[in-house]
Amino acid sequence: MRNLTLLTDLYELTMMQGYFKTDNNRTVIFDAFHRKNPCDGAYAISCGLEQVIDYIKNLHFTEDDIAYLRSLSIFDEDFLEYLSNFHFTGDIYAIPEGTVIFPREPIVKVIAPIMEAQLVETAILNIINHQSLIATKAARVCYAAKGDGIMEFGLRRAQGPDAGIYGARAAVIAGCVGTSNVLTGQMFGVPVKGTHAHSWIMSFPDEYTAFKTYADLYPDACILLVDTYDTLRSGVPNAIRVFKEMREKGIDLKDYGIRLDSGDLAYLTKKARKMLDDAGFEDAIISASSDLDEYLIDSLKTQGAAITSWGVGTNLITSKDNPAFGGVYKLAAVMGDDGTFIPKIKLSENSEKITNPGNKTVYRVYDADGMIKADLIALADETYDESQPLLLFDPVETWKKTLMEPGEYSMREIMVKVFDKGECVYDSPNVMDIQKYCKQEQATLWDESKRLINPQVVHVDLSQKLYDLKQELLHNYGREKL
Ligand SMILES: Nc1ncnc2c1ncn2[C@@H]1O[C@H](COP(=O)(O)OP(=O)(O)OP(=O)(O)O)[C@@H](O)[C@H]1O
Ligand SMILES: O=P(O)(O)OC[C@H]1O[C@H](OP(=O)(O)OP(=O)(O)O)[C@H](O)[C@@H]1O
Ligand SMILES: O=C(O)c1cccnc1
Repeated sequence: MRNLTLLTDLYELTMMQGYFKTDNNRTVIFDAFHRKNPCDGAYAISCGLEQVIDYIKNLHFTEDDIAYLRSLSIFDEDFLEYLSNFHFTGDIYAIPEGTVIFPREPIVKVIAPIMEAQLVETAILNIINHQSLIATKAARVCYAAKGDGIMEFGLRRAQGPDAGIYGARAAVIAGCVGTSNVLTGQMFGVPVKGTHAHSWIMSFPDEYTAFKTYADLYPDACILLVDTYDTLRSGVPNAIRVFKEMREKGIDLKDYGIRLDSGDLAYLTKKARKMLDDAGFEDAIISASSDLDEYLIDSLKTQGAAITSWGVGTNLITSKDNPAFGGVYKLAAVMGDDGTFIPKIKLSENSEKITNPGNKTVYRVYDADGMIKADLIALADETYDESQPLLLFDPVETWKKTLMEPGEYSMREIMVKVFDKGECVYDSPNVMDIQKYCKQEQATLWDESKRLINPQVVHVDLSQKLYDLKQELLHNYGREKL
């Protein structure tokens, strides 16, 4: 396990020293949440919790870390001494990986002495922001492919090794059938898949010999790249010749077909499909790659492209059109002298940016068909009884109300406890199990909320108690010290 303890912004450490020097190590609550879904979508996919857990478990300052901090001439010896014995002692709650999430709901909630809670801000955001971004992008790409397999091919264009490794993990969680990234395969037990490059074809004297040699070596996974010279006049005919020879040799062709990586993918794949079908290879896979994203896949589907498998690299692994998730980490409460939490609020000219105060949790509200109706951010000590009516109201346009009668709805608290007094109390599922869960999660979203452009927003409401608390703090602002 890597030691990422110094993976923090300097200001976390200078604030930490400030809390230490002023003897102010009160227990606080911080929420990590996002304000806007990537790509103007109506949802996001939470991802990265396993890496947050590993980070917290392994949080300690080594002698080298202390020596480096000493060399900065910012930190006093008494504080460095404290750091050398540091470990995390707090509680953490989180929304499990693969869950559909919406803006403003806490994805991770840290309850800890402020020196600890402040230190972990940067790494938690770094991990959750990256993986949730790529998982959300991958969910959109998979949605556009309408059940066809998406292979994640982005490692070579990811922003460095970590983005490649954990981006591929997130992509598989959100629905990709596999990745070309072998290290991700080894680390997380996810399927690794691939075809071959143009260099393979170009290294042989002719295309046919290249295909035949590949087919002899890999008869059970034989996808031939047909666009190196002339897709319809040489690539596809040569591939058909090789498939015929394989069949004549008695090879049972299963995972076989062609890949196109350039040209008009709709036109060429339709032509190639006809050529393959006419030659008796109706089950041959037609795979396509070439700067694809969810919008191009959607367009190619509309054009009737005969593509059954998609390789998606750059635009997915970098989330190129929306390169940041924008998750933030905000203080929600500070423990008072009497041992109870004092809710805190961050004001803003922009009402969207006013934070939700207090110790909170998140409930998902489903309709009678098990589809998501809305989410409800509530105070952590609130309880709900499904045998009672449930009144949901918009926290801004409060006159917009929905009363749900018993039987018309069900509820599920989506935050779980991950650390209890510094001890991890949560077992991260393996990635393929998270993928299954994520698929079920996406199935609870209406198509109207999954569509790529102008999707229907899913409401995130506040409980009456949380709404009242927020109003009280807002009204007190200016009248007394908050
Ligand atoms: N039918 C289509 N409709 C919309 N976009 C398409 C269609 N066919 C291909 N594209 C996309 O158009 C872009 C074409 O890229 P580009 O201009 O680089 O050419 P190319 O065909 O990939 O050629 P080369 O790799 O030889 O440079 C790619 O993003 C590809 O996915
Ligand atoms: O287009 P992307 O979505 O990023 O998908 C990955 C791309 O990477 C490869 O091309 P590259 O030119 O790197 O290698 P090649 O010579 O094997 O085609 C592959 O052929 C895809 O085009
Ligand atoms: O296996 C492939 O076809 C592949 C792998 C990485 C990038 N592009 C394609």
